[in-house]
Amino acid sequence: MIYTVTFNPSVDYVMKIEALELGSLNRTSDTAKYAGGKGINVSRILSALDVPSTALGFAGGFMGEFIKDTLNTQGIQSDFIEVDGDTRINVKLKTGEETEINAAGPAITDANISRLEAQLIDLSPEDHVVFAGSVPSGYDHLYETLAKLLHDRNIEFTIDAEGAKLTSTLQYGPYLIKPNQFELEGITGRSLSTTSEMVEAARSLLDRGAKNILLTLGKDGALFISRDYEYFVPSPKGTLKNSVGAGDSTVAGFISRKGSSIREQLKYAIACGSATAFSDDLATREDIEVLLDKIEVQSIEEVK
Ligand SMILES: Nc1ncnc2c1ncn2[C@@H]1O[C@H](COP(=O)(O)OP(=O)(O)OP(=O)(O)O)[C@@H](O)[C@H]1O
Ligand SMILES: O=P(O)(O)OC[C@@]1(O)O[C@H](CO)[C@@H](O)[C@@H]1O
Repeated sequence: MIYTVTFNPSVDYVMKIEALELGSLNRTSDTAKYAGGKGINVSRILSALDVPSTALGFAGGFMGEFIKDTLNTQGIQSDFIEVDGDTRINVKLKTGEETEINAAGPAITDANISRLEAQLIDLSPEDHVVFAGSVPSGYDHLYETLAKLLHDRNIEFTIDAEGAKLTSTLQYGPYLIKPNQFELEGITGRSLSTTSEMVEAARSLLDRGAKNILLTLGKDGALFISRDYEYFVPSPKGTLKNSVGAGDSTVAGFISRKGSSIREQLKYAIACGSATAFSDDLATREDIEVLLDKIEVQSIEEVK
């Protein structure tokens, strides 16, 4: 079973406004609300691909209930730990360009964390855990602690997080990490403009312990780096409607075909990411299937 862990879920409130004027009263032309947060998005795309998963994490208040109910309605299993505060609302403004306002989210406690640890301790080496997104204030070390817990039990995990939250887990050999270019620049402290600079920077994370690196490059596609393979996958062309969750969809696509060839995993990764980019919400199975045949995995250098 795949488990996704969203430490800080959100209700994503999408507001379309034709011409936003700061300092004035603005009225929306359309609104929508979604159960959000990076791990939850991964679970939603896995579900679209008929791959079961269980969404874990912390949820509280009426927003937490909304998330649990929505996932339940969509047939996605969840087992969230109840926290005292209200799960956050993240505002996604669509005004021609996209502006995101992400709230801090409710506090969590040591007791909440012990309950999550107890859930993870029960997993077995056949399971896979995806940790994704921000962590409530004061608990940045959670990524490292939980990565060690899984590593000690031979359970593979994927990390989609920024900065030290990501780098602190490298020593425990994450199966997959998915930085974007900006995040990789932050981690390596280098500005990366050419493919070879990006490949070299990604390889330095292999040396630190990551097993597979998917460096996503938005409309330009993604680079994949492992000990055995290096690939470039261009994104298919289409009209960008929504970049929220595109990265999460890429992670879901890759994990959904774990056990197949890397080329197959990459086709699904990019098809899912781009299908979400071309949709108002996360992609549906049909959106993804339309793109699958259009994805061409190109070798940078095939080591084996
Ligand atoms: N404009 C676009 N056209 C086609 N595909 C896109 C576009 N933007 C994103 N994608 C797809 O989504 C994938 C992930 O995008 P990106 O690199 O922006 O991830 P990210 O920075 O993690 O995104 P986010 O945080 O917004 O979810 C890309 O590899 C690509 O497949
Ligand atoms: O604040 P975080 O945890 O970094 O990101 C949260 C978030 O922006 O990520 C998802 C898209 O990737 C959204 O569903 C959600 O609102």
